[in-house]
Amino acid sequence: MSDLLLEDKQRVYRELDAVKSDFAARGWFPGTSGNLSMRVGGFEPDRFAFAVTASGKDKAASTPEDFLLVDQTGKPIEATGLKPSAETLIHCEIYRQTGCGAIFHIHSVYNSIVSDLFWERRAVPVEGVELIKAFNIWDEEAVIDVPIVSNFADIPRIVPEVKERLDRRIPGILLRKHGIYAWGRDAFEARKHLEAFEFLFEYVYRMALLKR
Ligand SMILES: CSC[C@@H](O)[C@@H](O)C(=O)COP(=O)(O)O
Ligand SMILES: [Zn+2]
Repeated sequence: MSDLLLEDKQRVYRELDAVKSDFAARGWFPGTSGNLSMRVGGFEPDRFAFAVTASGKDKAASTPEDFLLVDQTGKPIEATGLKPSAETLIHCEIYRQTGCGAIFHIHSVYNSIVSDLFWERRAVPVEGVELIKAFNIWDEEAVIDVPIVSNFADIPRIVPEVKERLDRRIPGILLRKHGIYAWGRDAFEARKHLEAFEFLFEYVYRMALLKR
């Protein structure tokens, strides 16, 4: 491993560890769910690598075995006994499609409910709520649709749907009755987007109840 990659790996692991502790404190990783990743530098544009959470870990704990480096196909690029997140292939596809720098996945009650409530239209509509601006969409009374894809147990089957449904304007995609993937150019932006999505999903859920 080059010195440059090693330095970047250490920086990225530190950043991911801080995000992980913060999200765990918010209750965003129930039952070991969720996964995080961040791109590491030093690769050509057509090849890339990223750090991803190891599968099945207690994400509230901080240990030396929380992350590993994988390539653009999701395979480890260093000798390790750790298994990358079971959902690594979804991260690979999102990096390929968007060129983003960080991807965060969490399960919450609100994102799970709205992903099922609006399953028939395959997207959650959000209308005119101020926090849409967190996605760099500045139109007054903007209306957005957050795409929802199937939650197949076989992760490779989800990947083509992510490819087809991903909307470059919207930095997130829902898996039905499962959770959200949110991304950004770096950890700061991915976290900002995720917080905005979770706010908007709670808003949509509560508004749907009020309107019943
Ligand atoms: C423990 S239930 C959640 C998992 O099935 C999965 O959806 C998830 O988010 C975490 O998987 P992981 O392999 O630890 O990254
Ligand atoms: Zn998940």
